[in-house]
Amino acid sequence: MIEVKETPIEELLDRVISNLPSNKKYQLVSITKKIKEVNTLHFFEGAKALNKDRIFWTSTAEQYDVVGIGNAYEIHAKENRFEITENKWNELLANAKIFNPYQVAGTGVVALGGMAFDPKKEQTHLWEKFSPSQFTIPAFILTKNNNNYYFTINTYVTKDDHPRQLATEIEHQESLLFRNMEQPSDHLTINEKIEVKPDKWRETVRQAREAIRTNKAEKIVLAREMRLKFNKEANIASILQKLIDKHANSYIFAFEKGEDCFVGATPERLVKLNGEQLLSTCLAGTAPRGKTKEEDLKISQDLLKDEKNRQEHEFVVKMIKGALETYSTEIEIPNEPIVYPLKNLQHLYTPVTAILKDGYSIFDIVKQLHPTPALGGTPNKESMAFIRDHELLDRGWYGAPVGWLDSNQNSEFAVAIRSGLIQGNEASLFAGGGIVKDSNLEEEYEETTIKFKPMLSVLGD
Ligand SMILES: C=C(O[C@H]1C=CC=C(C(=O)O)[C@@H]1O)C(=O)O
Ligand SMILES: [Mg+2]
Repeated sequence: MIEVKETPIEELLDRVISNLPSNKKYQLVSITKKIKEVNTLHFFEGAKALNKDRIFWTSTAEQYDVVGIGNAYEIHAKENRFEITENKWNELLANAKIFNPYQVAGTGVVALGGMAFDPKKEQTHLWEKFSPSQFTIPAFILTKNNNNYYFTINTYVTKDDHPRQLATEIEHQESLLFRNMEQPSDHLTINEKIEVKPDKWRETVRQAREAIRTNKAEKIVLAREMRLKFNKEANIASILQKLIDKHANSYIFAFEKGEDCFVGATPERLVKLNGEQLLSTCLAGTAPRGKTKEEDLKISQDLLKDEKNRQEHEFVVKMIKGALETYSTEIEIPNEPIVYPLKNLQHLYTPVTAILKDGYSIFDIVKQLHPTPALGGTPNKESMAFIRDHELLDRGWYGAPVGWLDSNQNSEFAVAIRSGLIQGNEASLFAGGGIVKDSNLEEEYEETTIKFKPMLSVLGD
């Protein structure tokens, strides 16, 4: 293996500060070093000592975790959120001094964030800490990639900064971050569990089905909310640990904003970019898991043949294919879905691969893909208008893209389902289902009940 020589942080800061052009007030500096193995969740928990917002991301199918602490920079946007975020991101990269001898995905200047499902829907008090689109470039990033560990420091410097002083300050924060690395034991129990207006939800499903039967739309996804109260304040690291232990093939994430934290374990990849290699996923159509192997197999075979679920799925495949055609080549999509088994349920699944065309970015793809008919419906305009006018809840970041991107064109976004907003000793969970012309009200209700389980089962249920 090639040995990489790391330059001391003080020397790098000195280099940047003394070369800062006179017309430049400040400069983003990003320094990455390799570190020994650490438990990323213990680090996440220990980072509480800094009293800064934390972000956690892992893909349980791979050896890949990113933990972000605090913020060196934040990109907020509302109108034209994709264009504005992309412009600010490019501007940031063009002006950053990046010292990263490793160039491994998820190290260096990395932005992690998410957005509201529908920025046109009025934001309620529930999601007040979460903006319509927010990407954070954390001050400190711990990256685990293929069993290698990296630590990145992102900081702004000015001409007046003293390299030694700044380095000492950073080293002090670093020592605080790595000091208290223990996993708390947590005995959370649910004291109160309220399904928010289940009968009104059924009625909205009936109205959506009616709209579909009278050709106003073909598919409309409707979600509902469950409100919980716990015996004490929930510990996010402990929730994440349980989600990781239970959910293979999922993205486990947490975005903390003060007292509130959006947490989830979603199986749904929106898009992964590895250079120009693009991966996406069509995931829609649902059945429960069986209690025995035989029952499970029977359910999955029935799911594959079930016309209603196949229709739900087909809308997603068609849309993703169409959306990718402008931006990529060599699109490959199997003709038939397979069954994707999860802990609590199984889905119809079709993988998509393609090559991103030159001149396009992750922002073009996410903008084009969100919302897929797995979360919005078909056609997009009509289904979104129906959801905006009839759905009883503020989805906030539920059902929307969450993920990360780095300065080397690596990035991954998932669709934030199987998720909840934790607020101290309370929480709101969200679950939805695709309504089509043959939907049955009770079956859709049952389907959403199972979709609450991944979160409920780690919160004390
Ligand atoms: C909207 C959700 O799931 C979507 C993803 C997979 C299967 C779905 C379904 O079969 O209805 C939904 O479209 C949710 O989990 O809240
Ligand atoms: Mg469904």
